[in-house]
Formats: sequence, C-alpha cells, structure tokens
Amino acid sequence: MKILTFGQTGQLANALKCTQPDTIELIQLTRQQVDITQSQLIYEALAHYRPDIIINCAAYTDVERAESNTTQVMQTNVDAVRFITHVARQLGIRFIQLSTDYVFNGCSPTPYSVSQIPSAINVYGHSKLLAENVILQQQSNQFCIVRTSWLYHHSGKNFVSTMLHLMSQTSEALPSINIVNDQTGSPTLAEGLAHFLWKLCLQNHWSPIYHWSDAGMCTWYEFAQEIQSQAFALGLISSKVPLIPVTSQAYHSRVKRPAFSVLDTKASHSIFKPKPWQQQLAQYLYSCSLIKK
Ligand SMILES: NC(=O)C1=CN([C@@H]2O[C@H](COP(=O)(O)OP(=O)(O)OC[C@H]3O[C@@H](n4cnc5c(N)ncnc54)[C@H](OP(=O)(O)O)[C@@H]3O)[C@@H](O)[C@H]2O)C=CC1
Ligand SMILES: Cc1cn([C@H]2C[C@H](O)[C@@H](COP(=O)(O)OP(=O)(O)O[C@H]3O[C@@H](C)C(=O)[C@@H](O)[C@H]3O)O2)c(=O)[nH]c1=O
Repeated sequence: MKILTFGQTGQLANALKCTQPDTIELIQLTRQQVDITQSQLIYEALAHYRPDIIINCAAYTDVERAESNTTQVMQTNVDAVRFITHVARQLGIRFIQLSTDYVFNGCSPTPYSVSQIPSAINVYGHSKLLAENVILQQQSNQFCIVRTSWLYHHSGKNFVSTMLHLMSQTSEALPSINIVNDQTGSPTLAEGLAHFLWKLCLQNHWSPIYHWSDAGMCTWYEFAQEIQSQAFALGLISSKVPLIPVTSQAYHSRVKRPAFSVLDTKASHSIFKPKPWQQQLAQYLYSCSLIKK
C-alpha cells in the first residue's frame, strides 16, 4: 500500500515515519517539494505518485499567530484541503484529513462525541472546521476526518517541549511559571496517533469522523505538574520551579481556547485502544532521557 503525506517536517509526519509498517510504502513531501497553497504542485505530485491514500499532515498550526494571519491560515487549512479533495476524487485516491479538538467551543460538560455539532472560537479552529465541511460534503466512505488533541512529538515545538525548556531555566531567570488551569483536554503522543492511522489505512470503508487522543483528561496546569514530576524523577530537570495555576483570563492570551475539549474516543477503540496519557508521557520522557545520556 502506498501512502503519501504532505508536511514532512511536522510532528505527526515524523511519528508516521518512525512507526511505518514494513508493508507500507511511505512518500513524504516537504513544503519545499509541495507547498500545498500551490494547487498545481498538489496535482502534479498526486498524479505522479498515485498513492492509495493521502494523509494530510500539513497545516497552519500556530494558534496565536493564526489570529492575525487569516489569509495564510485559510489558504493552508481550507483552500488546500479543498483542492486535495478535488484531485483525490478525480484520481480515485482515498484521503484522511487531520483535525482538532479546537473545532469545539468547549461548552460541553462531557467528552465530545463524533456526532456533536462543532462550533469553533478561534481562527485556527474555524479554519479546521471549514476543512472538515469540505470532506463531509463528499459523502464518501473513502474520505474521513481524524480529530486529535494536544499533540506532542520529539520533532516539534509543543507544550511538553516548551515546559521542559522553561523548567530548565535558573530560578533567577524564571522564579515561577503561570499555567492555565481552566482548560481541560487530552494530551496525545503522536506515535499513538500514528499507530491508529496505520490501522485505519487497513480499513476498506471509513466513517466520516474519528476521534483519537490518549486516554484520560487534565488541565494544562495538571499536564505541567505531571511533566515536572516525571521529568524530575528521570533527571531531565534538576529542580522544581513553582507552578502557579491561573485562569485563562489572567494568562492574557489573545486567543480564546475551549474550556473543555476532551474527545470521546470510544468509537475508535475497536480499531486501536489508547493508553493513559500519563503512561504515554512517561514513554516520551524516558526516550528524552536516553537521548540526553
Ligand atoms: N499540534 C497539535 O497539538 C494538534 C494538531 N492537530 C492537527 O494534526 C495535524 C498535524 O499536526 P502537527 O504534526 O502537530 O503539525 P506541525 O505544526 O508539527 O507540522 C505542520 C507541518 O505542515 C507543514 N506546512 C505548513 N504549511 C504548509 C504549506 N503551505 N505547504 C506544505 N506544508 C506546509 C509544515 O512545514 P514547515 O516545517 O515547512 O513549516 C509542517 O511540516 C494538523 O492537521 C493539525 O491541525 C490536531 C490537534 C492537535
Ligand atoms: C507556554 C505556556 C502556555 N500556557 C497555556 C496557554 C494555552 O492555554 C495552553 C497551551 O498553550 P500552547 O501554545 O502550548 O498550545 P496550543 O497552541 O493552544 O495547542 C493547540 O495546538 C493546536 C495546533 C491544536 O490543535 C490543539 O489541540 C492544541 O494542542 O497553555 C500557560 O498557561 N503557560 C505557559 O507558560
């Protein structure tokens, strides 16, 4: 089976590369090879490689900058997806589009099921939601959306890498870290998502939407506490800087983020069962400690 991904340098693309089964031929294209805002380049690549499945790992993912960069966000996250869909349909290629928990407004008291109606509250989430609608309009079991949340991988800049960096500063440079404690979600190790996607590729027909995250939930503050405690035990950090729980309002971000964006992943468990997020974090930090030695 031949799989093609756009966005070769990203977290998910790297995780797919690290977990690639022997039976899969994986073609990964960098932005230099195919800038997905250039529709002609998309067409030429797909016509040339003729993959069985496209997994679109490319996206504009800087949630803060997205607020003031709407044109580029829409071109990357929506227009490109529309064109990939068009060419995929024309060439008979199956297509998996990645999406996010940020398509939800965060007002639900319980985990979001795949049938719940999304409504985004920031530019990034809005763009990903528009892309979802492009896929859903196809009404084809050869196209699907995989929503995930709070993704991290060695290759990327993410909450875990940011926290490890901040927690390594001296107490003079950084006496404490303020962390938002009123946003709840599910951290997701990119390798786990990659395993899920490989299993999904083996299915002949897809549901319109899948949810995938590691099991369990936490606030960003609780996530930071767990990162700190595990990283300290492994010797990745030498001291414990005080972590201060704060509200979103006190954090002063220009972006509104959902207060609760936990995805209900139950329907995906028959394909692949997620592990608890704390266990996945332990695996990630343990491999960081091996790299450090
Ligand atoms: N990160 C997260 O927490 C979450 C991510 N997702 C979704 O999962 C998917 C993968 O995310 P993740 O791996 O974290 O993303 P990353 O930010 O790690 O990677 C994004 C990739 O997209 C590429 N890219 C951006 N613009 C273009 C373009 N115009 N043409 C070609 N390539 C481009 C980047 O290339 P370059 O290196 O050149 O910039 C990079 O390789 C995305 O759809 C994202 O929306 C969903 C939920 C959570
Ligand atoms: C660095 C930092 C962040 N925060 C807060 C801000 C925010 O509410 C939360 C997470 O901030 P980040 O900028 O790391 O995360 P953010 O870019 O919002 O992460 C999102 O990325 C996109 C791509 C997704 O699809 C989402 O699932 C989600 O993972 O933590 C603190 O409270 N203190 C800090 O020191």
